[in-house]
Amino acid sequence: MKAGVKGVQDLEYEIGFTAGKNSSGHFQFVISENADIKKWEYVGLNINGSIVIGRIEDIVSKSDLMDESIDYESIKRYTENKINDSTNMSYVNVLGRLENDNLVQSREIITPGLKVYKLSSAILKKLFSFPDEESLYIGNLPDTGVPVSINIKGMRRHLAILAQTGAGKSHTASVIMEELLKKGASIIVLDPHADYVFMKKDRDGKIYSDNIDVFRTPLSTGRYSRDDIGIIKEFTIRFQDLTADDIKGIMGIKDNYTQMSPLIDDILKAMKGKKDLNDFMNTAEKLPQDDYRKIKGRLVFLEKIREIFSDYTTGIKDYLGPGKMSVLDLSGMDQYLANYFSFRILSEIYDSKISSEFKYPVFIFVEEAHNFVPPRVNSNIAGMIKKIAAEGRKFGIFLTVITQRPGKIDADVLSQCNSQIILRVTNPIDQNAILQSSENITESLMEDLPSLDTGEAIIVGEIVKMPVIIKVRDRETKPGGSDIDIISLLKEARDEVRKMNNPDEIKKKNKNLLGDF
Ligand SMILES: Nc1ncnc2c1ncn2[C@@H]1O[C@H](COP(=O)(O)OP(=O)(O)OP(=O)(O)O)[C@@H](O)[C@H]1O
Repeated sequence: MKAGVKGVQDLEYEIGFTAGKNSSGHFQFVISENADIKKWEYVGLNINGSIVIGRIEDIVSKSDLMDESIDYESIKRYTENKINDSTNMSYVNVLGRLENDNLVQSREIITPGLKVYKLSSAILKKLFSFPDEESLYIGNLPDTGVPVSINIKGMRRHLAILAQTGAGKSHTASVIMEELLKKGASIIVLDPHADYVFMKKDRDGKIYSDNIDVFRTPLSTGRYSRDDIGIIKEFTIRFQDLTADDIKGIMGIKDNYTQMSPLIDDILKAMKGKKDLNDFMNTAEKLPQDDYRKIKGRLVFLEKIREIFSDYTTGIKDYLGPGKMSVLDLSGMDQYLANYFSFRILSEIYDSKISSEFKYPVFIFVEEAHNFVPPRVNSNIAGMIKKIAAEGRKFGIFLTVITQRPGKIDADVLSQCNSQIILRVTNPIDQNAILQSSENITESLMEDLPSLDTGEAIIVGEIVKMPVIIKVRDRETKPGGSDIDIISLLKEARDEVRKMNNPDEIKKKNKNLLGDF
């Protein structure tokens, strides 16, 4: 059944009539009996030729005959005699008025008795797509399957991917990385849990892209072995290339450590010519006893991490290039060493962008961002992330922060992210932090957060024309970082115990121990 009204190509068929008290921002309508419509779907009104679009926030079914006060016998009788006076009311949030396939603010008066239409897939497709060059296809509307893209231009003002653990953050980030790669983006990923180390391969284990490199420092214990991941590049540093600040950063000596900091300067001053780690250690030993004692613990630490020093410093030319994605696998590293390496990379990138040495846009993904930039912490890496959040877009550095603890990340960084992709969140403290972080997020959107399935996401902000709930598409690349398969590992453990207790096995073991004695 077609609408038979102006804009017929946009409005599919009638599903009810507006009723009661409505404003230009919200309306309610009585759903017709046969309408096939669900929460989160999109509806339209034709008001004097203007198409006003809204999203169903809630559907309530009510009955006067069978209200809360009814007794069991009565409801049984009504039901058996098929007496049913129930009405389904739908509550809609107005998203805007349609103008040239875009939404503009709607100020139309919504009177009772207006016909409400289901929006056609054709108009939904237009509303959730962008010109090809700007468009990153990341998922589909859950019920209609209409493809949904985000706009790469919206990423200029940074993006936050927020959700509780296991809701699909890394999956979503990987999908965005895949799409960005197709567009020739330069991508850097700080990856503390090795969630992205398999992206070089596709889901069948074949090479997905030659433009993805995984870097690991000799100190990363790594969540996966080198054999699992394939080619890994070493991220190393030549001691001679380090500045005094670098050395202090690696040793965890902050500017305000006034006892220790000048001692490093003294050692470097006393070192003549040669500047390798051995030379540094030997010179340190020649400090007056009292001074030496002050930094001894840090020197022991430096000795322990000796492996990161080699005769080559991994630099920006190794990890930054047009259309290239570099994943820094930080798994198994101390947080402050992870901070140091991350800071090194981000500051090199920042410098090369402000000097216009590297002209292409750089997209930086920070996983577990709450560990790098917690509130009220002034570490080098926190400072650098804040700087990129505040000024990066002017120089073409675009940030995506990913966290399961939105309440534990610097609020300024979060509020600089003008777009959010939010997956399931049930913790009220985190929900509240999300609500505070952006004006794009309304209380009614927040209500949906706990009920989202894995991989379902709310997208708001500059990357979309209007807020949308999607099912994130399948990945093209091989996933990493999925949960341990507890059931099959327990089965394996039981098999092992059974084998150990098997009399034949015990006999065999004893025979091996005792020989033919
Ligand atoms: N859109 C999706 N479609 C299919 N599977 C998905 C989707 N999103 C997530 N998953 C699956 O759900 C599981 C958890 O996803 P993911 O690792 O991305 O969650 P996470 O929020 O990053 O978790 P963590 O905080 O533990 O890293 C994975 O097995 C992943 O493959």
